[in-house]
This record gives sequence, structure tokens and C-alpha cells, in this order.
Amino acid sequence: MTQTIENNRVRTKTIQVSEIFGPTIQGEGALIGKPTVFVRTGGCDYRCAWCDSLYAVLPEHKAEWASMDTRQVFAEIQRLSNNTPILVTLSGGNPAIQPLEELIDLGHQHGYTFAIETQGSVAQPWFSSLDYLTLSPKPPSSKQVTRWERLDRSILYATTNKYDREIQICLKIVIFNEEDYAYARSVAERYPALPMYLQAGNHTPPQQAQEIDISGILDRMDWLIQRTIADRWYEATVLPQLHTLLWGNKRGV
Ligand SMILES: C[S@@+](CC[C@H](N)C(=O)[O-])C[C@H]1O[C@@H](n2cnc3c(N)ncnc32)[C@H](O)[C@@H]1O
Ligand SMILES: Nc1nc2[nH]cc(C(=O)O)c2c(=O)[nH]1
Ligand code: SF4
Ligand SMILES: [Mg+2]
Repeated sequence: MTQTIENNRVRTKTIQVSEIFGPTIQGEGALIGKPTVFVRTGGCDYRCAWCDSLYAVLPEHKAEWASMDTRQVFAEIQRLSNNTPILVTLSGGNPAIQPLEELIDLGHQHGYTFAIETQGSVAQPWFSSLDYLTLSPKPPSSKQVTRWERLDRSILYATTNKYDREIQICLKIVIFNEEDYAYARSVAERYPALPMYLQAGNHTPPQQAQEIDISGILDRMDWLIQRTIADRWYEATVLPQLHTLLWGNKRGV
């Protein structure tokens, strides 16, 4: 591990990185359409039945991940963005299991802003240094169990603001069926102040690359809109994964 001194601080944290790519657009949720660079970390404490990023989750892909220190990750972000400050989206895997606080600090010093995508299963005090936190607890179709106290703590940490920085928090739930929809409603009841994004699920197995089931996604999207409107759930925002519609399950977009 290399040690580099900058602004009198040692930047030695080692981050497991699956891929760094962009600029592209954020294809999901509250920041849909925003230009961003993605840092996809390697490793996850969940195994969602329909995960579209298993190459950043399963240990058998570990050999494809790079151990990078904070400065190396930031140098790649600067290279991709031509040194022009941009929104950086931290995803994974679960980025909350990586030591990302240094990277966020370093990026902020250079004018970059930071969003994270995480399932809310690991709460980190450094969530408070983010600009955007998307919490994506997993519905029954994922076959994962929600630890509600951890989700509560994620929100608590994010809003315990030691940096005097405004953080925007939202919820994003992937929905495949009626049970998932009911789960989303219960999450919204628990956190009524947080904006809720309902995301139509993509059933296509990742290994099928481009050949995604677009009509299946659009059918679920149509059903989800009808379902939400019939319920008069007017606070919710219903969206597809725009990048999936545009580029399928291709990596690095
Ligand atoms: C790959 S995950 C990585 C970040 C973090 N582990 C999480 O789940 O929030 C990024 C986003 O993609 C969503 N996602 C994963 N597989 C999906 C699928 N098959 N269809 C729709 N959304 C999916 C997740 O729910 C999450 O909101
Ligand atoms: N364009 C684009 N938007 C995204 N939004 C969330 C993504 C993710 O995999 O976390 C993602 C992704 O991989 N690509
Ligand atoms: S939590 Fe996110 S990265 Fe982990 S398995 Fe589920 S969708 Fe994939
Ligand atoms: Mg994705």
C-alpha cells in the first residue's frame, strides 16, 4: 500500500474497486439524467436474487477487482472528468463497507460532489459527509431480510451533520410484484418525510448482456404506474432504469 501526504493528511485507505467509469448519466432515481462518474466498489453483504451487478458482488470475481488507495481512485475520477468537478456516484456491491470518507473529503476539496447507492444494511458515520444518499432497502422478491434498525441508523448518521453540509436523502425500491409494492408502502409509512422512488425491476439475467427483456420492463413499469395511481400514492415517483432501456445490461455505462 502506498502512502501519500497531501494537505498534511495521510491518504492510505485501500478501496476494493470493481470499475470506475463515465461520465455517463445517472440512470435511476432522484438524480436521473445527471452527468456523473461511477465508482463501483467490490463486495456486498447481500445476495439479491435479481442483482444486476453480480460481478461486483460475488467473491469469485474478486480477482477482477483492484485494490486502490484513495488518491488512485481520485486520480481516475479526475482523468475521466478532465479535472472538471462533477457528481461522483459511489455504488457497488455495497459501497458502505468500503472506507470512502477520505475520498469524499479529497473530492470535496476539489469541488466534486458525492452520491451513494446503498441498501442501508451497513450504517457509516461518514454518510453525513455525502451530498446525496440513496437508500435502497430490498423487497421480498430479492430474498433478503431488512434490518430496520440499520436502516434507521443510516438515516440518523446521515443527518447528524458534523460538516454543515446539506445532504439529500431518498428511498428507492425495486419492484417486481404486488408483495414488493406492499413492502414499498410500508417503508414509506416508516419514513414519511423521505422522497420515495419506485423502480421497475429488470428480470433479465445479467449474463445475457444486451438481450434484455425490454417489453417485460415496460409492462412492469406500466403495471407499477397503474398500481400507484389507483392507490392515489401521489407522493411517489415511478421510474425505469433509463440506462438499462438505452444500453441493456452492458457494463461501464
Ligand atoms: C447494483 S445496486 C448497488 C448498490 C447497493 N448494493 C444497492 O443495492 O443499493 C444499485 C441499484 O441497482 C438496483 N438493482 C439491482 N438489480 C436490479 C434489477 N435487476 N432491476 C432493477 N434494479 C436493480 C438496486 O436495487 C440498487 O438500487
Ligand atoms: N447509468 C447508470 N446509472 C446507474 N444508476 C445506478 C447504477 C448502479 O449500478 O448503481 C447505475 C449504472 O450502472 N449506470
Ligand atoms: S445489495 Fe445491491 S449490489 Fe448487493 S446483491 Fe443486492 S442489488 Fe446487488
Ligand atoms: Mg446498476
